[in-house]
Amino acid sequence: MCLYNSVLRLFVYNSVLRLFVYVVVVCPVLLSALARDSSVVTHGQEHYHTKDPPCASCPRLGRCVPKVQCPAHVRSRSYNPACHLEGSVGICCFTFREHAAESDHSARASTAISADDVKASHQKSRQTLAQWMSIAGKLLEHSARTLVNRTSPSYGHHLSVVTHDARAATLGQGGLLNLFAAQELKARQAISDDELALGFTEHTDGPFCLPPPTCSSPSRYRSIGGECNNPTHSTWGAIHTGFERLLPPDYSDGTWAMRTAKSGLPLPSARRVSSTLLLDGSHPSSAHNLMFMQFGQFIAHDISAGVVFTADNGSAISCCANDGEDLLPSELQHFACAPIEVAPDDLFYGQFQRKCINFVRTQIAPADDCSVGYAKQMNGATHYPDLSHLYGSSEEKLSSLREAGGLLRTFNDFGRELPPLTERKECLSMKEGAACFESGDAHGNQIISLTVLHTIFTREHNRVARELSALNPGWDEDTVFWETRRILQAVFQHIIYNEWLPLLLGPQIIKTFQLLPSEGYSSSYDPHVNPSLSAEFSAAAMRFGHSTVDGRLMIQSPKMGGVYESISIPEVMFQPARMRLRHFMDRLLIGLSHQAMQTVDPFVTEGLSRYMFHGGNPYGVDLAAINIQRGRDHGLNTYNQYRRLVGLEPYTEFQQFAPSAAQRLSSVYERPDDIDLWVGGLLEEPVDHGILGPTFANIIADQFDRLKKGDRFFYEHEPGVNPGAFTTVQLLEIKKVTLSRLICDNRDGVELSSQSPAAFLRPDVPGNEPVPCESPRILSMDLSKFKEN
Ligand code: HEM
Ligand SMILES: [Ca+2]
Repeated sequence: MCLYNSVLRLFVYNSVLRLFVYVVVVCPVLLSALARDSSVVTHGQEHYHTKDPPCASCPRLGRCVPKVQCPAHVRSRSYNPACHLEGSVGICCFTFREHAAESDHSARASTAISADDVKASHQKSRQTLAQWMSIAGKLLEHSARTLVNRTSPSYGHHLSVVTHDARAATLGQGGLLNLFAAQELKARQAISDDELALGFTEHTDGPFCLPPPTCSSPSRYRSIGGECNNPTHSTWGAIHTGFERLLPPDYSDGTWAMRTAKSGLPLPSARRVSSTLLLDGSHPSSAHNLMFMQFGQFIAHDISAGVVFTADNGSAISCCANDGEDLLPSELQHFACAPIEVAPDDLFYGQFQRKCINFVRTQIAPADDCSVGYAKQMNGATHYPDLSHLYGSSEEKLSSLREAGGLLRTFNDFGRELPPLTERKECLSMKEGAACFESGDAHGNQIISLTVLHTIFTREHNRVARELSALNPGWDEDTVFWETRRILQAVFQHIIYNEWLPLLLGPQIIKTFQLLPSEGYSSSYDPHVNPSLSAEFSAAAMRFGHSTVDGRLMIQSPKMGGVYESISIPEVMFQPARMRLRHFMDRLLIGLSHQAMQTVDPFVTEGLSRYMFHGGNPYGVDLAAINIQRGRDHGLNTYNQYRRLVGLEPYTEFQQFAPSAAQRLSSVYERPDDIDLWVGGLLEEPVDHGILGPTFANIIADQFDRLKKGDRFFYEHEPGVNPGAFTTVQLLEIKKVTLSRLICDNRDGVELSSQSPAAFLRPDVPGNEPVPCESPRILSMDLSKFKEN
């Protein structure tokens, strides 16, 4: 009894002391938080367990942020009390978007690397690059075996990703040089694994250093390549810079080698994962239409385009023998090869005796401060949503797309404005009548429904430019062009933040990350925020869209009384010749509005996972396998690590997944800790009133938050910070625009005369019945507000 009393007293004493420390030290402003018991907070289907009730505000220097924005919290010794955040629970963060605290940084500075080690690493790095390049150059002597044949399905893949140009190639070699230097420093034990992983190498200059761009006086217009957006970090978000990371990478050598299973054994082949887990199956969304999917790809192409290694002459590297009959022998494989192995008993490819799917790794971007470190992959697009895929990301490309009068060049097809025709080299079909179209990014022909959006935006540019020109007769053609571009970029951003993201992420996440447009100007610009895409966003989360694609496009004709044509999607990949048929574009637009999007789940149409880019072949390439392999190529961490990052419990047993997935997962992966991010993300149930599960939703919300806060030219940012700010009156006009207005104003008008007000919802959603294009329910912007006084 006595013992019992003293234990009880000790317990009470400890609890009081803990509460005292907590209230006074950890969580100084507790206010109403204690009144509510929030020790378990429900979020969608999941539970966050926090030991203590959330603070109403954070201790000194701490900021309350969503967990995904404070990677330090997943480190074991990290101290991050929970806090209230816009109706949800965040954490007090002291490192903010950094993996390591200030104290860690200063500890690192005291163990500087010796000049001898640095010198030796530079020397070794140059030797290694010369060797690699020489071997790669020799492969061209066997070009019949080492380059991809134009008739192979892999050629369509090459057309989708390649952005070969001289600048990217030079920078890519610079990226390799600095990577080799990091590898050498690691081998000499001049830097530890931890230092590498946490990015403590920033004061270690590598052998390659690119002079920073010169940013002249503040321009009213965004630069073409995205440079100089942030005057202090002039390359942030620019073309050919690296994808950043939310978590340290998982490379098996800590620098670039693709990850292995936790046991040290090889991971299951990406094709095996795809063919076991990502089956075909139709699950139409009850509300969203295919336009939602299509606009998602249009956004993705603006901001994300991994630059894949090419042969010295710019051709596509082949890592497979005889178009996939086998792997190429290792002596003929380029250093960037990571072919996907296909088992002989593969249910699909086995029929055609295919044992290999071509896969070439993404180039490495040198860091902007010349530092060495683990590999970061190169983005061939400007990271900002700035319509770089419409206007191009270089001066040369832009001038090839421009026309007199501030217009974009078009092809006048019997009175219909289409994007300019290209040489047929961008087409998979070489048939008579084949036509492919120019775009700013060279893959606007990837699927015909994407070409339609390129056409709408090209026409909108010319529509606005003509009107601005008439309103402002004193403007020269350059002013007309740049002003029009500025307006279109704003309109595009508005549609993303006002219409697309809220449906994707659901109301709670939109609120937590404050992603909705403001009433007037936004004062959210933060010069410390790096807007660059995260590898996790680009190589996994944003690829959720591949699950939303339907294997067929339904071409609808009201005049012909319903579905007029049903097209299997591989037939219209890099084959957009139907765009030249007078009725086609209107009918496809009606189809995209009426046809259901597929839900986000572990189902992917065979049009992408078996027949993509098949051309004349009975088989194509598997996009699901490619996504998984790309995640490993980019060093993405495992799914469980990102669950931790966003505040969810990791899975310890396969049985914790839904029964349908558990068995399949355990038949391919050794343990839950091996699951690839893209696969795990697709298996999650969507958040409330959203389309995605919580892991992808958080990664995407973080990205669009940074694309807003870290973009000085964001359309809503106020004149104090934004050199291209609109007047309040103009901003009001821009905020009237919806995708439905763009469709109505730029349709052919042959068959499309009415449109649902909410362009991403099906017309059978109550309140979204089509209205005539002239209806005031589809607001227009009044361009007279852009007349200069
Ligand atoms: C409509 C049919 C589509 C096709 C045929 C297609 C095809 C492809 C291909 C071939 C790649 C390159 C894969 C690689 O090598 O890593 C890719 C990448 C990607 N796709 Fe799709 N895709 C489609 C739709 C979508 C949609 C709807 C979205 C998003 C909502 C999307 C988002 C992405 C993203 C973010 C990437 C990575 C881009 C990069 O950084 O390289 N795609 N897609
Ligand atoms: Ca861009």
